[in-house]
Amino acid sequence: MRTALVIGTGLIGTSAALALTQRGVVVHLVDHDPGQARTAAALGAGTDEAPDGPVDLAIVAAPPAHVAAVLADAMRRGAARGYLDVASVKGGPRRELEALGLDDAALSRYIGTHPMSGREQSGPLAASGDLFEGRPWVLTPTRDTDTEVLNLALELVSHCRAVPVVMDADAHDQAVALVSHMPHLISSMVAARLEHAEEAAVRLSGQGIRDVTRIAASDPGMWIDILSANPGPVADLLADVSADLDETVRALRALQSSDETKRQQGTAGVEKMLRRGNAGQVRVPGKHGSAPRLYETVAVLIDDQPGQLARIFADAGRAGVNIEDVRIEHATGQQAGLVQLMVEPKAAPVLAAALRERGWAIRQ
Ligand SMILES: NC(=O)c1ccc[n+]([C@@H]2O[C@H](COP(=O)([O-])OP(=O)(O)OC[C@H]3O[C@@H](n4cnc5c(N)ncnc54)[C@H](O)[C@@H]3O)[C@@H](O)[C@H]2O)c1
Ligand SMILES: O=C(O)C(=O)C[C@]1(C(=O)O)C=C[C@@H](O)C=C1
Repeated sequence: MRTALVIGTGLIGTSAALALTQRGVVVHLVDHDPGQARTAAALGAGTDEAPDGPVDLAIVAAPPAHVAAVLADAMRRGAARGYLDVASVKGGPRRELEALGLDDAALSRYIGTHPMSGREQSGPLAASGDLFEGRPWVLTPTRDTDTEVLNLALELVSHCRAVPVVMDADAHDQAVALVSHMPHLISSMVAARLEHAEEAAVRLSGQGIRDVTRIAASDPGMWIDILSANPGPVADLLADVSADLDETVRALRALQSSDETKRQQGTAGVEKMLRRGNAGQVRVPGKHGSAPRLYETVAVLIDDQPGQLARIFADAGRAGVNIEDVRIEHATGQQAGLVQLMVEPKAAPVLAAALRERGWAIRQ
């Protein structure tokens, strides 16, 4: 691929454009708000000048409700050799495109795709060229998709260092209802409990609530589009969650009882829920979409000063330990933080001992 046209230069469009530009592809940027395309160009994602002929690949990264119309317009203009979109739902855009009356030859030049990576922030300023690295990128070719178009899509995924996953569009929508759309609503519901909560309570927020509510900060307009295109599967899953909620409320009420037998039933009910949660959580893939791995955490207390993290990483490196993942927790109102280093289980005691020897305070 030598040239690309990104239509919709927000978070996802600009991130893809940055990755392509970094790999030497000439990228043209266009947005219905020209200021967004100018910003993306200023960030080094390409040029906001129009191409002087058809490009190799047009990438539509507009909100889901606009995808089909934007694609149809680009196809009718003959803007590219191949066309794809990156919307979070796949069945709807394809059906809308078909309903817009494009012929089979035009439809064979299109492939629906979805990178399984994003952020709770929108717009080009939130973009980054490595957003998709190691993440699944779903491709939904049909029997009629032109091989050249599939190859262009695979080239894009490879330039973005993502992992291609081929799926049927409707199977994709069922899957993302489970791993993205339902969790998004649950996150919003947990965060909504904080809206009118006492400030004294909210101030105590630790890492747990931050992890559970991060995505609740996302743009509601975008998510209304996404959920409107996948309401059935998401409603079915929420109904299942609602049954679990009812059961857990009953178990907790039993725990309030003065009757010992009821309390034991309550404990069993709560424990069952927590253990089911453990069993589901270990199935979440680790980084680079690999099979899930269990890491052990070594927690280190640090002063909130520049250079502390770099020192820890250097000390871990000297001890010959590879850090697989890292999380940082800052304690409210204190000049201290807790760094959680995730490592292979057998490396955890080695790392803890090496860091202790170098004067770090290790916490359990
Ligand atoms: N945000 C995520 O985490 C995420 C992840 C994967 C895929 N997606 C999908 O990527 C697409 C873009 O999402 P985003 O997060 O980058 O949103 P965004 O709000 O950051 O960017 C969308 C851009 O599209 C532009 N736009 C709107 N209508 C347009 C039109 N008719 N023509 C041209 N441009 C138009 C907007 O001005 C904006 O700049 C959506 O389809 C979304 O479902 C989002
Ligand atoms: O990590 C986030 O902030 C996201 O919202 C990313 C996320 C997801 O649910 O995983 C959200 C929607 C997209 O369609 C794909 C990715």
